[in-house]
Amino acid sequence: MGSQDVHQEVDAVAEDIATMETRGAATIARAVVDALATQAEASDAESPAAFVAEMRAAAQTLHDTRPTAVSLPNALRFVFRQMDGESVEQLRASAVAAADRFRSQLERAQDDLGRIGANRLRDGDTVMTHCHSTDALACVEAAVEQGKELSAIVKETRPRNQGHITAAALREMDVPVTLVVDSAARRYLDEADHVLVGADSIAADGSVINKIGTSGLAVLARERGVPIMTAAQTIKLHPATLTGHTVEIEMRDESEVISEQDRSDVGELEVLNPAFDVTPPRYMDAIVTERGQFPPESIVTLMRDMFGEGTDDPWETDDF
Ligand SMILES: O=P(O)(O)OC[C@H]1O[C@H](OP(=O)(O)O)[C@H](O)[C@@H]1O
Repeated sequence: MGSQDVHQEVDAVAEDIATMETRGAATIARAVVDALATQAEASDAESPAAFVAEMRAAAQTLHDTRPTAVSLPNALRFVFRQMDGESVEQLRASAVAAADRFRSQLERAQDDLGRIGANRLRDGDTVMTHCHSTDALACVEAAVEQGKELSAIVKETRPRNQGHITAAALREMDVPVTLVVDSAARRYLDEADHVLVGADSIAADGSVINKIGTSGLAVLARERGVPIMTAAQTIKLHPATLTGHTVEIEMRDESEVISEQDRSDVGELEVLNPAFDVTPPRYMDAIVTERGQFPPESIVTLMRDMFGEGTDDPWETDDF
């Protein structure tokens, strides 16, 4: 165990998330649940209180990596809400079982969401994508499995070019891909039948928080009359927005935007690198979840149903 009895695997997972070695909201959720299970299994805590303190320290370490994707705290909350017992062994077993349940629910949710999203896609359609989202790709995959022939216009998605990951995933599905730079989006929107994006968080008013550039793309899509949908499992619903909190937008290092050499050639300047932006609900046609598709403005009803009116810290439990 490392500092505060946090398992070294937890520290390693946290580091991978912070550096985006592990990325994508659903993938991050799965990684933190795996890390919590490792923490629980390896714990040599001698009392239930010590066990819970260790689990909380691990959760805090994982939580403090990236601020925007709510799937991360929602995944931690899922495990803590189901952690229960009078002894260390019972607590351990319930935490590991909760992690297992989370993993299988996550997989099922993505499959269900994919089938629902696929219903919006017709044979012969072209989709324009932004960044890399496994939820969005699940819709394409399900449509392809239904026998629909699709093609894709993939935006490269500066600064990290995550469109390349999408392009590779689509080629795996035998979907023809055209890669374009972000600023070519409007030029090629007339050739697209749908814009398909993922989400890192969805706010109670139906705003979609996703990779920087999504909001501009959504405005352009509306202007060109191309429908745009967000594919987002319900773990992307941000409970704190029910009580008026806003979603923190992660600012990343300027080295992702400009190399040190180029920067010193240019001279003094400020570089800003927000990883995400907010697309207001009026620019989004549908949010597709595993529980059906929703007009963005109605997502609040699903959120109330799932979370009630408020939530506590992810590592709060009823018993401790
Ligand atoms: O959960 P899935 O659909 O895979 O990904 C959802 C979103 O996570 C990614 O964020 P980042 O690359 O981690 O910054 C992208 O913004 C993507 O749309």
